Amino acid sequence: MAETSPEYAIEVNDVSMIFNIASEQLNNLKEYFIKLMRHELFFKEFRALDHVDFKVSPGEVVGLVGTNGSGKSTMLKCIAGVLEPSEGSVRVRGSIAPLIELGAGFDVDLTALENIYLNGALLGYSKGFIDAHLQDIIDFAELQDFMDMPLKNYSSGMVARIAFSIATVTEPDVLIVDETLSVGDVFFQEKCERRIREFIESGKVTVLFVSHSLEQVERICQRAIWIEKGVQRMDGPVVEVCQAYRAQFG
Ligand SMILES: Nc1ncnc2c1ncn2[C@@H]1O[C@H](COP(=O)(O)OP(=O)(O)OP(=O)(O)O)[C@@H](O)[C@H]1O
Repeated sequence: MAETSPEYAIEVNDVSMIFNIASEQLNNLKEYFIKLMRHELFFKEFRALDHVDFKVSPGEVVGLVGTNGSGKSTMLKCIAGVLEPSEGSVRVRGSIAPLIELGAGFDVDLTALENIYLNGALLGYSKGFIDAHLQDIIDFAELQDFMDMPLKNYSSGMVARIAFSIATVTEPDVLIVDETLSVGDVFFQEKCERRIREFIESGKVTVLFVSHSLEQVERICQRAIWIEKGVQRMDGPVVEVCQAYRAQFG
């Protein structure tokens, strides 16, 4: 077991994530079961993360960069506790607002209002807390007139608005932001970025941020970690890391 230290908000200790993927393509479920019964189904191991190791201090704002399929979302999911690493360990201190897969905890048959209570409960808020902050949540999402509509009739951007609004109604200790914000329109994206900035400026919130926009990473983060094909390539000041990343792929 790796040593942990209370001075860090996030500790990623030598994390590897191994997925088992089918070694050949199967066209349907029947083919899958026949192969399974005949013991002809083989899997190969795929390392989505390979010995990734970094620590984040409280109040630090860190960007994760890397090309498609490099393991950034997998890393965030391990930190958020959605996935358990195959090897190594992750430790987060304090409350965490994971803005990943926005709306994953929603029930599309329920109304937006019901989903606010449902999702709030999943985030650990009490009913009294949600009652007290309901208007703030609705106002930030700017969806007052759509509260009684079932979520299945919402657009993906509207779902993202509600989900972001609930998750950030209170200042978390650790904020994890995936690219999911990109489904919102440009005005809402700017509004989200402003709220994230307010958290950052408070100096108390630790932020881990994934974006394909290097400009956005440079604008928001102080430090960046570059993960490429599951391997940690670089960890350092944001300008240096983005420069090296651009030099390789730009
Ligand atoms: N549940 C899973 N089972 C098998 N493979 C998976 C699973 N989840 C992710 N992967 C694989 O792990 C790799 C890393 O995926 P991940 O989504 O973390 O990349 P990413 O860096 O976030 O990519 P992008 O920039 O495209 O969002 C990919 O090759 C992906 O196919």
